Amino acid sequence: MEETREVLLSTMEMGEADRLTIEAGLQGRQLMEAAGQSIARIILEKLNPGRTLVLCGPGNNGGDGFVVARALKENGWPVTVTLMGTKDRLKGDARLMADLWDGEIQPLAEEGLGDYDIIVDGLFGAGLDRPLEGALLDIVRAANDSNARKVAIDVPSGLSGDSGLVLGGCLEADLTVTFFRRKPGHLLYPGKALCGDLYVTDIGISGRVLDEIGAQTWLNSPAVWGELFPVPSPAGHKYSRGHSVVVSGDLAHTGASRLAAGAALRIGSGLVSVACAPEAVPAHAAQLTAVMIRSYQSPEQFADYLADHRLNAWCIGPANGVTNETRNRVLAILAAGKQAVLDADAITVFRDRPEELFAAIGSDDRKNMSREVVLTPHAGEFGRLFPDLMEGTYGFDRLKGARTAAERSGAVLLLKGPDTVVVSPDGRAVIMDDAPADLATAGSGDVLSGLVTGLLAQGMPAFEAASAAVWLHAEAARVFGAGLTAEDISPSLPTVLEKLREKLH
Ligand SMILES: NC(=O)C1=CN([C@@H]2O[C@H](COP(=O)(O)OP(=O)(O)OC[C@H]3O[C@@H](n4cnc5c(N)ncnc54)[C@H](OP(=O)(O)O)[C@@H]3O)[C@@H](O)[C@H]2O)[C@@H](O)CC1
Ligand SMILES: [K+]
Repeated sequence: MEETREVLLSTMEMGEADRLTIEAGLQGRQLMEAAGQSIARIILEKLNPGRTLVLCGPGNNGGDGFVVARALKENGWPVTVTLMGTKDRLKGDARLMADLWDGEIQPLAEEGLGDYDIIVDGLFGAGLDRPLEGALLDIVRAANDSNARKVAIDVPSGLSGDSGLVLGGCLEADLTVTFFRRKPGHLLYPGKALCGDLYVTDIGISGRVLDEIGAQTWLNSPAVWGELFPVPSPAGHKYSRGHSVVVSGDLAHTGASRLAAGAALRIGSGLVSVACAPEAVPAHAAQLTAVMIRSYQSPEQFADYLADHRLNAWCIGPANGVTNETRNRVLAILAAGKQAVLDADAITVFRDRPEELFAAIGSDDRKNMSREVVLTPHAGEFGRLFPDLMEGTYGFDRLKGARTAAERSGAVLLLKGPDTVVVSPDGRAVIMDDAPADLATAGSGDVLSGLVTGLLAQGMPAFEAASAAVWLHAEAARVFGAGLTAEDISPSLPTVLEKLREKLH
């Protein structure tokens, strides 16, 4: 596949890219000049000329601001520069760029912020290390209240490029220009919404530095998992494409398992069964055709199913009930060494004893684990297993939280949301960008669990299976468009799969 994975760089990794580039011979000021010029180019291209205010902070983000100011002025724009602190306190390249600015430098102030058509935010970028407070916060709020078009350098000031969280307050940009590669905070909410339109520019850092940096976070796309995506082989048969089992809820709660089972079948699992109590059989029988029904009365009968090695991927949780029975079934599935997707009630049922679940997954003995487990919580369910990971100073850091949770539990963590994150216990992570908001609908999560299960059944490794499922789920919703219900997702998949196959070959 010619498409390469899009790496997302943490603030530290970006600093490393900067350092390696300078080590290789480019000067820091050349990088800063390129950064500032690239922003000015985008402003000239996207915005109408107008009265422009550049807010410069005390670090290199401010240095970029001075370059933007100079470049716009050279293009005949009326530019005012304000600086936090005094010029003599600026250091290194930022000082150099401030010296190259031949106009007046005014002190940073709230007054007059409403008088401009464009505000360029060069207050803080990667160096933000504490919340915006006091007069600074007032200035950012006044900028937000103004009618000016706001352009953020690297990240809107107040936003963490690592987490997408706001530290105290944040500029609400119409347009953000970042350098070399996107950062997780550009994709994670609320960061994504605060960036406005995002542009990534080339400032002379070579892609080769990425090998050395060894970043572990990518945009979720087929470039990450396409090579492992199962494509039916002409010599194959349904038995070689795995057998998924979805555990059903009781008679009044059977729909979720059918949604999951239908998705597992659609994504290519050779066989799919719904496992249910005898009372639920008629409800399923009335609606299922290609999906089989397996009824069980007792834990022993359930254990008999688990003993069948052909039933290789299990999904449990959707509408299963927060009961001891659910808990025991989860433990039985894990003890049987099955590939497993644990969703909804299968997660909640361990809220008072998460350690029991992690031990059953095999968190202590990962090297000897012959199978993989995927947990698919939304934020609320995540908080039931990992309450401590939700309590960051600035809110729930989804990427960091999911990384720690995957490491702690030994499972692949698929943390659902508008910016769904998938993390492997070994630290690899993908972030989904631009999933249609229509997916926030009843049953949509059940379909997602079914997709992961169907891919596991076909032998796809869990991190890649979960990532692929999230991507396909979003693309199917995009294909269907407005008015989406969970029932529409699987029927929309063939178009997406067809395009994916063309791409993969
Ligand atoms: N990496 C690259 O390849 C390239 C990077 N480039 C650019 O450099 C930027 C990073 O620059 P940077 O490291 O100098 O940090 P930056 O964001 O300017 O802020 C640091 C200053 O802010 C201060 N400060 C922090 N938080 C604060 C708060 N809440 N309230 C008040 N003050 C606060 C902090 O103060 P201190 O902690 O020292 O008291 C320090 O003085 C990056 O975003 C990009 O634009 C490009 O030029 C080219 C290539
Ligand atoms: K900024």
